[in-house]
Amino acid sequence: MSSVTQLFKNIPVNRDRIIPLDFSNAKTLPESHVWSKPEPEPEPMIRPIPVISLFNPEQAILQHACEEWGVFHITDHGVPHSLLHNFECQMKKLFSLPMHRKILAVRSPDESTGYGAVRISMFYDKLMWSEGFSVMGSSLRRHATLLWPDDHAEFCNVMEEYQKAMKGLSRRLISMVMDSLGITHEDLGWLVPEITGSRTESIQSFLQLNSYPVCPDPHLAMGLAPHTDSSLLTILYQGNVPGLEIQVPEEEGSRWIGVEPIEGSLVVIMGDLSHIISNGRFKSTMHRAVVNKTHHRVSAAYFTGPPKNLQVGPLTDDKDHPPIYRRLIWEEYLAAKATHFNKALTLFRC
Ligand SMILES: C=C1C[C@]23C[C@H]1CC[C@H]2[C@@]12CCC[C@@](C)(C(=O)O1)[C@H]2[C@@H]3C(=O)O
Ligand SMILES: O=C(O)CCC(=O)C(=O)O
Ligand SMILES: [Fe+2]
Repeated sequence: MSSVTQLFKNIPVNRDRIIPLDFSNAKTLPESHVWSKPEPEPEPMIRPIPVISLFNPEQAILQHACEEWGVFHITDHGVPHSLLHNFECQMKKLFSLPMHRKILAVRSPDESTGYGAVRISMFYDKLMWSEGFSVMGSSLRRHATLLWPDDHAEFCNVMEEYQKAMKGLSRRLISMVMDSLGITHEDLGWLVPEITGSRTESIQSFLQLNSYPVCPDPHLAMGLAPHTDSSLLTILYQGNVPGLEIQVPEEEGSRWIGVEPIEGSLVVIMGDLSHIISNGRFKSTMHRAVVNKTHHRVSAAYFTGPPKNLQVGPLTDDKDHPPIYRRLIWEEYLAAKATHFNKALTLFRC
């Protein structure tokens, strides 16, 4: 069992917060799902969210994207279009199942794999207009068998193929963004264990499938509440239905802007661990997902973190900028997040 799986055994979620509403029957928004949330504003043309081609990425542009935005699109990422298409079809196939079937694969309170509402639900009074399917470690086949006793092979194969593609891509991205900071591969030997031979453990990852059913009153509902990701970085597939929004600081307060889908691209979200490793230079941007009245939206977040039990911390030898965070292992950070949620980062400040 992975140490992250073990960790969630110790921090269970309340059972009544796991099973989502049966959205297929919801003709009106129940009081339990009514939020008051600041509305997004149109994105100004002068500051568009960066789009980075992985064909020939420029370090300075990448560094700017990580420092000023913490979120960017990637194109020419090498993940075949057909894989993304099949992956989206399998997600839709799963979430279109009737509730009584999805419930068969529900996540138990102390588990990290299976169907249910996202973990952060326990930090908010109101319920979100979404459902999820979490994939961690090897119990995918067991859960898929519960959903489709006779024909789960295709679902499992596509999920495995997608995760394999994401693993390669996230290594490449972590290495690129760290390069742009001037952090050398010697500091990051764990990223490429095959090459350095230094470690047998590899980066850890977690796949979260999200579904946002059509909503009778989208302005009053919340798809996924505001949060930062606890990862090093997250690769988000969001198909072509808009919904992702990021919070950008303004002179007075802040505002929400939409991350409009770009055909065939993926979105990279820098996580709290990159913020820590870069000693505060990279942003881990607050984001959320909103819902709409006409289109069922699916998205998938692939979170990556350092290998099991590996301590990481600010990589800085600059005397003018001493470390502002203490060293930690990913499991420790996830435990803090699962308990203190959006206050977790401040708990690790020196
Ligand atoms: C590897 C991860 C990343 C986790 C924790 C753990 C498993 C579940 C992930 C999410 C998925 C949904 C948003 C989030 C905020 C949540 O509640 O659960 C994520 C969280 C985090 O980034 O902290
Ligand atoms: O659905 C989205 O666009 C956002 C998903 C997300 O932020 C997450 O799963 O952590
Ligand atoms: Fe997220």
